[in-house]
Amino acid sequence: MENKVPIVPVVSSFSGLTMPVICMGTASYPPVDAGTLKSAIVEAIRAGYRHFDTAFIYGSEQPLGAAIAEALNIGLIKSRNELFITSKLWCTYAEPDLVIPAIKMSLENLQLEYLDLYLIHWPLKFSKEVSRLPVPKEEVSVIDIKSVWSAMEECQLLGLTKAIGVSNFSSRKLEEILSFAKIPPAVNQVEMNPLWQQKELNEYCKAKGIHVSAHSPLGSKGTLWGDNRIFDCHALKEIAEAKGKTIAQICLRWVYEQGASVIAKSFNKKRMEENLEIFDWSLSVEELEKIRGLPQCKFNSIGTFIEPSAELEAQL
Ligand SMILES: NC(=O)C1=CN([C@@H]2O[C@H](COP(=O)(O)OP(=O)(O)OC[C@H]3O[C@@H](n4cnc5c(N)ncnc54)[C@H](OP(=O)(O)O)[C@@H]3O)[C@@H](O)[C@H]2O)C=CC1
Ligand SMILES: O=C[C@H](O)[C@@H](O)[C@@H](O)[C@H](O)C(=O)O
Repeated sequence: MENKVPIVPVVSSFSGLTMPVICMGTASYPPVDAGTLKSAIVEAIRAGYRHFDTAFIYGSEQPLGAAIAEALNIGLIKSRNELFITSKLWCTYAEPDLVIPAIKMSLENLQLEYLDLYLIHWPLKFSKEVSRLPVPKEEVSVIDIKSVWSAMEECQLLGLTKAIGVSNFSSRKLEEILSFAKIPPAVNQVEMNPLWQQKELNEYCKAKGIHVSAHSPLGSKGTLWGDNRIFDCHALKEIAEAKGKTIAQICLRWVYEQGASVIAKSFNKKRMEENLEIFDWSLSVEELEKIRGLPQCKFNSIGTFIEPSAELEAQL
């Protein structure tokens, strides 16, 4: 099958790496069982997805690995190289000595030799195994970014991943990394959708050559922290109706037109296919203007999984 998803270059990888701009998310809240997850991923590969987003904390690395093995087995793909796999360093391992063991654990879960992209999941470090949610604030501190980034660089130099980046980082934290990085972050994966547009961060990243990947582009409907605000948004509904598209497609197209890539999660075959149909039409200037004026609200923040701490927030 011809793949119609555009690709973007991943700068700062050594190998002319490219990344498909639509990625299938694998986090689900509440979590689904491994068999369901594996089948959904095989279905997504069949539908044309070639980029998958996982993380140690999601528990989805093993089912993703099993799905890749099955896709190879049944001939949906000929080689693992046809896929782009992103995973993330969880906060419990955000210490220089733990980074390489952590990526090796992820690779073992995935049954892969290398990742395409490894991200620091949050600019946070947990002092011990997290025993409860929300994580007590005494167990959380801001990551020592210099030493952890150096270990991330080592992961790339060792060939454990083709590129490295971050997630949920502010421009302030990125500025810090750029001041000492030998390999600059290729990607910053952040929440981004028409109701949380990330205009300034996106402009900052563009200026620095850091690609933005948008997680929760549909407002994380169905998760602990997400809701239906996007699907209930009157202005988005009007644009969708006028264009004969769905609200989801309007959101995903909007993200794409901001120069970012899209990480949407759907385990439903019809919606997986729908979410790929965003490349043969565009939003008009008036529609973009209307979206620009939408009131903003953040869905996913550290407050959803750690105890509130103004002191910590002020350092991020
Ligand atoms: N780096 C980070 O900190 C974070 C990363 N992520 C990553 O991003 C991915 C996506 O973000 P997520 O928060 O899951 O939220 P999304 O914004 O992708 O929303 C997912 C929800 O939207 C539904 N949905 C998907 N497509 C459609 C459609 N066309 N029409 C209507 N409903 C639709 C899904 O249901 P259904 O499956 O039934 O279609 C699901 O309930 C995650 O899976 C994860 O990989 C997410 C949060 C934080
Ligand atoms: O336990 C912690 C939370 O689930 C946290 O992992 C999510 O908010 C998240 O960043 C994600 O990537 O989905």
